[in-house]
Amino acid sequence: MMKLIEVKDLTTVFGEKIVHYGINLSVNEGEIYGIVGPSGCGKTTLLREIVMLQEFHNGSIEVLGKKIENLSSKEILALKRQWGVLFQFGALFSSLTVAENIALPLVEYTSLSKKMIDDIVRFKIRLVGLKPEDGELYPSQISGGMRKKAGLARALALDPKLLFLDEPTSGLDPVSAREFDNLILDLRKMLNLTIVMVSHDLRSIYDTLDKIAIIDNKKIAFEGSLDEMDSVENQFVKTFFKEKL
Ligand SMILES: Nc1ncnc2c1ncn2[C@@H]1O[C@H](COP(=O)(O)OP(=O)(O)OP(=O)(O)O)[C@@H](O)[C@H]1O
Repeated sequence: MMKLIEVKDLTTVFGEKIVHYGINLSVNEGEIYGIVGPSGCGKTTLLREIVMLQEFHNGSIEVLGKKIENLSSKEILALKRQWGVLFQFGALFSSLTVAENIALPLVEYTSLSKKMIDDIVRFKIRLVGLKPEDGELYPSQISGGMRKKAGLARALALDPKLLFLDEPTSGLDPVSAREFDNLILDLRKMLNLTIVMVSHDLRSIYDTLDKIAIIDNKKIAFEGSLDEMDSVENQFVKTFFKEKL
């Protein structure tokens, strides 16, 4: 199995506070890989470090065969084109329509013609289950579930190999949340994606993840399949997964 992400001995410090101390994990091609743990354990920070939005203090992170610590700006750009990110708060630009938001990475990272970009945007809108006319609406005019789909369409704009999702179902009603889970599963199959997701949505964790990493007390308390987790002696795991769904 090919490793697409490998984090080794990662340490993260903010001022006096040590957030991660010797984190190791690896994500294989085709997996939906979840990062789970108590509030404040550093899940979002880890995701931000992997996508080069946050510096770390020690250790190394390899993504798609490249060590991200020592890349030229040209290599950074080439690497960033190969992943898409959906942040927790959607992060759509409110002054742009849904279609314009989805077009942004294409405008920024490619020299495709406007006609070509419009075609790709239309395709991505359909891919995530939005209607063609939704593209004309502004983020304030659509529901939370639609905003997540629009954010997802933007993350998929450049046909990434890797998709990063930060709590994709948070803030969604249960029906929209399950719809989003199914969308993720369908897209993984259709597009051969590898997906890394931060989540604390138990249903979503059970329904979508192949592998899970639990961060607790600055370290990886567990990495493996959900079945293997049953034998783990960890207080967070015991309380969080108390409800077997
Ligand atoms: N830029 C920063 N400067 C200082 N401290 C930070 C910064 N970013 C994160 N932290 C701290 O690092 C810790 C981990 O934060 P992070 O948001 O990664 O946690 P999390 O596991 O994603 O939490 P939650 O589940 O509540 O979203 C927190 O204590 C947070 O206050």
